[in-house]
Amino acid sequence: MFARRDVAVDLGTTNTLVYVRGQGIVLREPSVMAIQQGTGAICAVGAVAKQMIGRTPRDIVVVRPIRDGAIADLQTTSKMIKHFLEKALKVSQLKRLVKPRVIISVPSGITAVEKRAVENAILQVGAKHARTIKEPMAAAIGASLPIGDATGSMVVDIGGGTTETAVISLGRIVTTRSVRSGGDAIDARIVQYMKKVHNLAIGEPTAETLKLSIGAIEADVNQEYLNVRGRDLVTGLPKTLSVSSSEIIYTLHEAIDSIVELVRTTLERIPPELSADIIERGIVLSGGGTLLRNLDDVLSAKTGIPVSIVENPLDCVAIGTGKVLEDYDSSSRWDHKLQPRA
Ligand SMILES: Nc1ncnc2c1ncn2[C@@H]1O[C@H](COP(=O)(O)OP(=O)(O)OP(=O)(O)O)[C@@H](O)[C@H]1O
Repeated sequence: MFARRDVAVDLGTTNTLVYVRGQGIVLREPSVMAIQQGTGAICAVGAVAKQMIGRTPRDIVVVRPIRDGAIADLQTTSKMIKHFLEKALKVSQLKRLVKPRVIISVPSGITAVEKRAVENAILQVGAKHARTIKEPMAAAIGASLPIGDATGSMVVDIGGGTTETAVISLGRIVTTRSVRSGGDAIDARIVQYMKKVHNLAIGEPTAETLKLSIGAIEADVNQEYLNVRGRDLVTGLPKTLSVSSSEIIYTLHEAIDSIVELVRTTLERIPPELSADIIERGIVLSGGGTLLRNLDDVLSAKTGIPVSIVENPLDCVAIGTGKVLEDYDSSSRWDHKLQPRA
């Protein structure tokens, strides 16, 4: 039996994942492209393009076509989607016989115009149908939460460009909130801190390395250090500096405050019975940003609600979108009524 060439896409600000029906996730790549200025020719896409950030000659620009959860550059986004879909179909060894049906996850705060732009981008690259699912709903399905039950489930998805919350009951999103800020904003804060306090210019990839290696929301017992290289803003020369985890923690306290505030405003907007369900069942975190050390404990302490992290935070939205894809024919209105597969 041959699997239909249907495809689910988690088009993230930082990472794009492609799930092929019957096969699972077949591609994970950074949402980055390197483009030749003037001609517009594509020099590199995905992981190779990400490695070029801050290292290109003048005639090549490295771009992230999706910024803060919104499509900043539709033309480049279409090219990137085309590249990833073709690569995914090659990896999954499916022949280009039938046009695929595509489900794509989008931020819940997306406007109708942006949603149409995403669907058009998918259709432009040769899809037969393009449909969208909201990211928090996909995350809830990916986490196997009982979204069809008459009980409240709460998801917080912290991605690269957006942080989104949703309370779901009876297969529908009861309320959702989002801010266009996530892991990338944390990297930008680290860049600013290094400039202000150490007079050291570092690039976003170095800031991300600091965050991934020694970043945390609250201090652990053991202080950690990492040597970083940058440009001394006083002498103009390259310089290596040892940075401590407490410095990174200092730069991040506002990030946790904004997540706590988002959770609070979400909970304020739901009926008391659902609040009671969430206090009992807890909040589920997904997205790469939730991997920041101690974030779950601090969020739990600040809200008084149990918090847990899904098994695969970086894959959860793609897994959920993929589950909907596997049920494609029976789930024509997944934004509203969805029964997750067991
Ligand atoms: N171990 C980690 N600790 C802290 N942050 C991490 C870790 N691993 C990944 N991240 C961060 O997670 C973010 C990417 O997460 P994810 O892939 O879920 O985002 P996305 O889906 O592309 O973004 P969005 O949902 O905003 O469109 C990046 O900012 C990355 O730096």
